Amino acid sequence: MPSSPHETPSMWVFGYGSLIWKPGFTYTEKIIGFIEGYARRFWQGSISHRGTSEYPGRVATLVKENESKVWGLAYLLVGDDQIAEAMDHLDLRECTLGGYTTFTETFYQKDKEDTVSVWIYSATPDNHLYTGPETVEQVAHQVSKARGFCGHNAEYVLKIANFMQQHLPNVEEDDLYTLEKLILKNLEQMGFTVYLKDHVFSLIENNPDLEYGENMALHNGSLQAEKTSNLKPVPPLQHGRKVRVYGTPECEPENHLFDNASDDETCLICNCSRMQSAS
Ligand SMILES: N[C@@H](CCC(=O)N[C@@H](CS)C(=O)NCC(=O)O)C(=O)O
Repeated sequence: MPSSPHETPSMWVFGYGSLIWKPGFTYTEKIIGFIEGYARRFWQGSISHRGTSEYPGRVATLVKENESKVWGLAYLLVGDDQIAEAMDHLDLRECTLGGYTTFTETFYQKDKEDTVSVWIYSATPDNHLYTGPETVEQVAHQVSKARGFCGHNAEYVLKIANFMQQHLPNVEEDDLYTLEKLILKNLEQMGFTVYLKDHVFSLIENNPDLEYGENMALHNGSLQAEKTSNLKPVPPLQHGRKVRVYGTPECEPENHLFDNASDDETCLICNCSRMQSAS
C-alpha cells in the first residue's frame, strides 16, 4: 500500500539466517517472532559468502511446510533513506550474490497479538544454487569443510543455533540442532575446536605442534588478535561449551564491495572496514 504523500514510509524485513546477526543496514527497531507455513532448511548453496564454486557452502532458505514456523527477527525500516539503504544492500547481498528472491508474509511477534507484513528473501528451487532436499548429515558434511570470503560455513549455522538457544530456548527446531551437533562433531573429528561467544567465532586446529601465540578471531568481519598463550587442552566438545579456536579468514581484498559513490568505508557484504581489509 503506497504511503500517502505526508505519511512517512516504513516497512519490515524478516531475518532468519545471517540477517539475524549481521543485518548490514541501519534500522529503527527489531522484534523477535515467526512466520507460519515454512521450515528453515540449509538447502541453498553458497559460492560466495560461505563457500566457493569448487566447494559450495550451505546457507538458510525457507521451504513450504504447513505445520511449521520459522523464528527470527523483523527489522523496521522508517523513511525513504533507511528503506533505500537496506534495499540496495539486500538486493546486492541476497539477490545478486545469493540467488534469493523476495516475497511478503505475515510475521507474528513473540508473546504479542501484533502482526506485521514482512519482506522476505528466500531461495526458490529454480535458482541455480538451490541444492534441493539434503539430509542433515549431507548438509553437515558440506558445512564442516566449506568457507568463503565471509568466513567458515560452520560460523553461519552455529550463530543461528546460538540465537535460538539464547532467545528462544523453548522452541524446538530438530533439524537445526541436529545439524549443529553434527557440525561440532565433524569439526572435532577433523581436529578443530570451536569458539563462539558474543558473536566472536573462530576455529583452532588441535595440533600440539602449533604455537598458540596469536588466535585470530573473526568478529563481524574484522579481525581481533587474542593471545592464546594460556590455552589449555580442551575437553571433547559438548554442545554449548565455549572453547578457543582459530579465526576464519578475513575477506579477500578483491572480494570486498565498497560503494565508491559514498564515503562509507564499510564492505557492503561483510561489514569489515576498508582500512582493515587493506591492512
Ligand atoms: N535471507 C536469509 C538468509 C540471508 C543470508 O544468509 N544470506 C547470505 C547470502 S547467500 C549472507 O548474507 N551471508 C553473509 C554471511 O554468510 O556472513 C535471512 O533472512 O537471513
